[in-house]
Amino acid sequence: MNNMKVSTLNVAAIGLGSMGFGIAASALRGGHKVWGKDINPEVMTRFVREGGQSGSLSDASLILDVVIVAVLNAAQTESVLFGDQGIVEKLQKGAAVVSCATVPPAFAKDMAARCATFGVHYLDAPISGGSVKAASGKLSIMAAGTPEAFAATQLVLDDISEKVFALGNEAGAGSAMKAVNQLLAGVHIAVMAEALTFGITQGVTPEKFVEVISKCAGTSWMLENRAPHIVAGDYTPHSSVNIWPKDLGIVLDIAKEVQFAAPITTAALQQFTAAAAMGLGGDDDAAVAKVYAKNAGITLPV
Ligand SMILES: NC(=O)C1=CN([C@@H]2O[C@H](COP(=O)(O)OP(=O)(O)OC[C@H]3O[C@@H](n4cnc5c(N)ncnc54)[C@H](O)[C@@H]3O)[C@@H](O)[C@H]2O)C=CC1
Ligand SMILES: O=C(O)C(=O)[C@@H](O)CO
Repeated sequence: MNNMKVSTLNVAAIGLGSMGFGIAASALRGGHKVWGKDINPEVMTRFVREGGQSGSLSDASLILDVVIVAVLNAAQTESVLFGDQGIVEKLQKGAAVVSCATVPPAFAKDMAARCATFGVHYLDAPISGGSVKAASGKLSIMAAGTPEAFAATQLVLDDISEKVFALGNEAGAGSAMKAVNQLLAGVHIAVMAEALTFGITQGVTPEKFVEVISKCAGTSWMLENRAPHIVAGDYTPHSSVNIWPKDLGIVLDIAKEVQFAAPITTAALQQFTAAAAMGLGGDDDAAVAKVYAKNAGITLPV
């Protein structure tokens, strides 16, 4: 790290989607100089309007302290770290990667080991809280890595999160905890959609469902966060349907490795897979309700 003693750092944020944009904007508000990178030119324009930098991360004069990666999945993460234009080999020894995408624990371990060969710290740092908490710098982070990785990233973590759970010295432990969260989160979204559409068959409107159930024992964070999207008929993706075959796939893959049966997760995955097959993969994950609506012949708000 080039500036251990100063309170602002040179930060790169790669992947400026639903989560990465808010994370990068929160780091900017923390006073850091932040270079954004995304393959989507529209988000780059928006990021520069927020005060972010758009220059090349390959510029030899650019000395980055921290690189936050918030792309979609493991393949994209590996590509931005070690692909043709991979960032890791361009970093100075002591710089750190904060890896936020939801990935398998073994992948996180492997990335940490490969970063270490370049003298680069790797924080396994999957996130929770959705796009709203990303934008307000209030994420929960399930982090694991060496003490040096935590120390190198502390200032940035402070600006992007409400709570950092330090889950151990070895990368992979953060991603394992995130898989546990995703099991619940995916099941909760699917079961919210099941209950909301079941309600319609019983004369309970989606509006009344949200009003009443959000104050009763059947509620969940996901119900309160996603059911309003169905009421509004607004499927602008804050978290897309396509995230779930990935995340519940991770859960089921690692469960299989230890012969753990997860039948409720399997059922939820089927519903997200059906939603993707209906062409809804890019829509907000609340669109899983459309699978139930189609099967039951009921109409959702538009
Ligand atoms: N959306 C949500 O509510 C949450 C998402 N997550 C996880 O966070 C990660 C990011 O999710 P989202 O922001 O929703 O995804 P997203 O699809 O909205 O954003 C990913 C961004 O990465 C960019 N990208 C892809 N390849 C790239 C490359 N080679 N170089 C630069 N940019 C590249 C895409 O253009 C896109 O803007 C995922 O792993 C997701 O599972 C975790 C918690 C909540
Ligand atoms: O916030 C989380 O935790 C989530 O994983 C979701 O919002 C799903 O993308």
